[in-house]
Amino acid sequence: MEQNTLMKQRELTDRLNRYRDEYYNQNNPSVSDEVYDRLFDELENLEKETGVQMSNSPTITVGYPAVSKLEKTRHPIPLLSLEKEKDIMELRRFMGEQQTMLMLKLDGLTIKLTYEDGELVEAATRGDGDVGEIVTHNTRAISGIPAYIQYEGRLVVTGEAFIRPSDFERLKTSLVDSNGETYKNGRNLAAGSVRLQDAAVCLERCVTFMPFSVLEGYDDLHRKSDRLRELRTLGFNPCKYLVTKRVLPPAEIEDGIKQLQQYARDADIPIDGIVVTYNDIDYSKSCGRTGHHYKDGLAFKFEDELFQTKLQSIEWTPGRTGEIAPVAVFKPVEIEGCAVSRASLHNLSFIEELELMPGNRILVSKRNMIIPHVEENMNRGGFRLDEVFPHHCPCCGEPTRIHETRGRDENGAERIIKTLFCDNPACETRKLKQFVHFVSKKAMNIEGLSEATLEKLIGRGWIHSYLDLYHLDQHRDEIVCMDGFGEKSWQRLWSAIQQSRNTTFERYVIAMDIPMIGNTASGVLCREFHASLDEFRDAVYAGYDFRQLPDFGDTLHSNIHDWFCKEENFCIWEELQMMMNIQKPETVETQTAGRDNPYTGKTIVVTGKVEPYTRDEMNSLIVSLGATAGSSVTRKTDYLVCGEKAGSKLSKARKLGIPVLTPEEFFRTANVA
Ligand SMILES: NC(=O)c1ccc[n+]([C@@H]2O[C@H](COP(=O)([O-])OP(=O)(O)OC[C@H]3O[C@@H](n4cnc5c(N)ncnc54)[C@H](O)[C@@H]3O)[C@@H](O)[C@H]2O)c1
Ligand SMILES: [Zn+2]
Repeated sequence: MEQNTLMKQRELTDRLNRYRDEYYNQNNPSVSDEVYDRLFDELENLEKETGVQMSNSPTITVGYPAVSKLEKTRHPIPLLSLEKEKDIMELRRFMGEQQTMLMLKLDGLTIKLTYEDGELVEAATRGDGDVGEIVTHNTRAISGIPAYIQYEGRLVVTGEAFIRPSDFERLKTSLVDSNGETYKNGRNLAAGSVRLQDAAVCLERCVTFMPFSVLEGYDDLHRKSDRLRELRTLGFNPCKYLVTKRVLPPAEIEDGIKQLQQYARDADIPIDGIVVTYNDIDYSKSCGRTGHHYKDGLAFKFEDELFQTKLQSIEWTPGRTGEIAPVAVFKPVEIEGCAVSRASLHNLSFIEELELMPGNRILVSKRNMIIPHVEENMNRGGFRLDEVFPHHCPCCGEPTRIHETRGRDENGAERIIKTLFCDNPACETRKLKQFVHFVSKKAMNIEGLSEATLEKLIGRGWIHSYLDLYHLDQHRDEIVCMDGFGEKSWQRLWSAIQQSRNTTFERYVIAMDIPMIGNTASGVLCREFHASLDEFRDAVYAGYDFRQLPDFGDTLHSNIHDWFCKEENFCIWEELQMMMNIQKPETVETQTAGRDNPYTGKTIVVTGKVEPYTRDEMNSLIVSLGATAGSSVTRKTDYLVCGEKAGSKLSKARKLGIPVLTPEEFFRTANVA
């Protein structure tokens, strides 16, 4: 047990050190600060438990040794970090009877400026607290650093170099780091900018310096706030602070913190907390230090957005492509007033990277305040991917398969992504999801046909293929008697199904679910093949090279050909079309819509040849008049337009007494030249 804990502790130390290197040297962290801080706390607890501390532990060292080409300098007085606190009562306890300063905790890179007899002789970063990098060459590119001051002798000032939030918003879209990646936050950009070799480039980054402490100088002043105030007379713009005049109750401390937060927002200053520090310098010195921080101050970090909970299980559900999506099911946590208990785990690679197994303690966040996201696993170790995913489809029981594709992670780096698949085309859940897609808004748009209803209809054995949807009236009587259904619901459903028959090239192609063909691709195909499904199909069989179309690559090209190669796909493509009126794109509509015509709201059926129009074109013309294009003559038909070689539709219309128009009559009365 002890051995295990020690091993975990060593692993955690190494991991945190890797994160520190990414953060301090590469300015490109792979985890959020909240995750880092949680792991840091975890390590601190382990160290307490085992009584062991590694010499490179982040709990007893500061920053990280710098590996840049910049020249190094030693700090005679070490520049340390701050202890973190989130509990206001602890803050109250820390402040005690002492006079304290509440200051903005500026979120940037710490810089130390050394002046000798009024001249700036060195600017250095904090580095690992003992050795920093010399960045004097960049000081003229940073606003707020005087080169000459009215001060005799030695003055050493520490402060933060940062980028204002409004500047970061502007810069973040146009700038990339040395790996070609965009900056995640202003702190990383500020740190990257201050440590640049070239001051001209640094200048474009709008970095600002604000002092927060006088390290050497003003020996006659015994309060930190007095020394800081004096810096104003030298040309500095010191960090904003409040000084406590008496012992404050927690509520008033909170007020002070809120006031400072508001100030930072108004003044466009990036902060990641509030610093609380004793104002009396002698008392501060008497507090001592650890390897990590001085004990005269605390960093009050704002409530973080991570929630710790326990992963109970991973749910696996096949989607319509056969990909089986993993979902984390965890003990509910309350995030912004909602109980959250599920989060997508995306794919096998995501699970593998977090080494996730049921029973692990995990950290969950809500990214962009909406989507729950598993950020970290606090119980790594002993992970075996093989033991985590189902080897048989949880729905149909067929063997699953791991599929590997090249993709990009959230940092834009290329890597292999593993996903789990069920290849059984008859897999029930998969089939259900295909129907859900088919009836969805961007496909056939059958309003009100929910997943739950589809599930019932499939379960009763009434729909096997898309075509069956259009013959659902065969089961009308049974459907009306179904739980939660009735005559009205049936009427609504059936009319939505009928409505969906007036559709477009794009919708039809999307409904067919050719992998990766969505709105954009189907739009391109529509233009290329003049909104004609037949022209598109003929092109496929003539071996058309889809790679010549904008944004169509090898994958899309072969997806289309592979899809049409399958007999069952081709059958549905042809058969379903007979049920549809494919409307022409908007252009026809805008030409004719709005003109006076007697056909608005009527149902018109066309039969026979109407030169020079195809049936599709006639139907879209009818739709553009505000009428419905019917496919067969019924009592509801208002007009039959009868071209050459008319067949049974004409005789049926005569029998029902429906007005029959010649194409010429129709065009004239519809005001179409
Ligand atoms: N995401 C990651 O991978 C990763 C890795 C390492 C560190 N970090 C982040 O960095 C933090 C550790 O960095 P740190 O050691 O610089 O600590 P810190 O940034 O949390 O706080 C200490 C520093 O704050 C600065 N500071 C700003 N305003 C100040 C003020 N008014 N008075 C005094 N000091 C002020 C000082 O430079 C001080 O050294 C972690 O808590 C974590 O949030 C993140
Ligand atoms: Zn299956």
